[in-house]
Amino acid sequence: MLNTLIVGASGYAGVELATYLNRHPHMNITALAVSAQSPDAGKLLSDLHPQLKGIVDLPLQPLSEASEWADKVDVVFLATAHEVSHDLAPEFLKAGCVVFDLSGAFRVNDDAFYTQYYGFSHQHQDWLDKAVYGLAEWQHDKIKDAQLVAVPGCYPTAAQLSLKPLVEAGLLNDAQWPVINATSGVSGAGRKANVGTSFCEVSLQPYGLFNHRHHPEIVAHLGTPVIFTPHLGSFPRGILSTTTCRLKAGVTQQDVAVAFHKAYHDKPLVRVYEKGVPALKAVVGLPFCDIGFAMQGEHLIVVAAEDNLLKGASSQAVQCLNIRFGFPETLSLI
Ligand SMILES: NC(=O)C1=CN([C@@H]2O[C@H](COP(=O)(O)OP(=O)(O)OC[C@H]3O[C@@H](n4cnc5c(N)ncnc54)[C@H](OP(=O)(O)O)[C@@H]3O)[C@@H](O)[C@H]2O)C=CC1
Ligand SMILES: CC(=O)N[C@@H](CCC(=O)OP(=O)(O)O)C(=O)O
Repeated sequence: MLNTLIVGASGYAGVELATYLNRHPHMNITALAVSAQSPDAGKLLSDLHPQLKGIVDLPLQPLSEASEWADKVDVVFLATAHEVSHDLAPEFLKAGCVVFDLSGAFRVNDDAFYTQYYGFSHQHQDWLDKAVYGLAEWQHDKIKDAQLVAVPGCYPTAAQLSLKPLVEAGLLNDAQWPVINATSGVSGAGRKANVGTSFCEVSLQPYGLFNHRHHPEIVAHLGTPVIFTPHLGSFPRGILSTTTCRLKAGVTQQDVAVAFHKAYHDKPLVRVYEKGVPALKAVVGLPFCDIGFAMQGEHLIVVAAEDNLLKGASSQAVQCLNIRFGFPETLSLI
């Protein structure tokens, strides 16, 4: 058994981690942690998330120092904000733990990226150098040897799963940048209440036009420029990503189908539709990313649907755990 600590366990991503890890045959949840000053310290996870009553009734423990737990666990999941993960990850890594970080703190190896998009100057270049990006279907061999896995953001997961097969197959006409429009449910903003995500204020709208931090994350790992516009939708969970791109002259529907088949035929958590495109109802609450596409002449539309908290966060983290430790990739997930 691997002893594991979930930091940020009371949050939306954290509770999903606890749910999946609780039923993982090789994982023992040693503790659930929240901040030292958390108003929820001492409560049971199931007090905050009653769907877990009788399933995960562990207490939420205040975390002052990583050293409180670092020598008691083998694996740490950080379901915490970027600046928190930035500070905590190196402490657990120093103690030899394997760390899966769900924040953006170690996803892109470029200090200017953090200064510009995250508001802090990265202090751990050594770990930025060693971090492995956890896009599970595309990073399998690197994840197997990682001590620090930087789990991708929810939008970048859907965007890259949509476009990487086409980039790898050389099918895109780079005279037209792919345009990604994605809409996320409100849980993408986290459990902390704020006016912008309160019930009466939420309305379908774009945000982060030309300046969202996921844009450079997508470009850095996709290796090609894109235009990315996120949207906030009036629903709790899910991301629907619609990407429009231009194909090279002569590319056929079969070429596109072959590219997606080659990429995902042996990847059980990405489901490529032979016809039609996905809707959120097919994936919310499930660890899949569903992909469909339509073509007209040299123009292609790729639609991807995922649960932002699952394939966009916690189930992808567990997928990376399974790969890292040689377990079946879907263990505890389906
Ligand atoms: N929501 C989503 O769709 C996705 C989120 N992510 C990323 O995953 C991470 C978690 O997101 P999400 O679950 O939405 O966030 P939430 O705000 O819902 O949860 C954050 C958690 O971190 C805890 N926390 C806050 N400060 C500290 C601290 N100093 N030490 C330890 N724990 C702390 C909070 O508890 P408390 O404040 O009581 O201490 C809470 O448990 C973030 O980095 C987010 O960007 C990634 C992909 C998708
Ligand atoms: C609706 C909403 O607010 N979504 C979040 C993305 C959540 C996510 O993917 O988190 P990280 O990349 O931070 O890990 C946002 O746009 O910032």
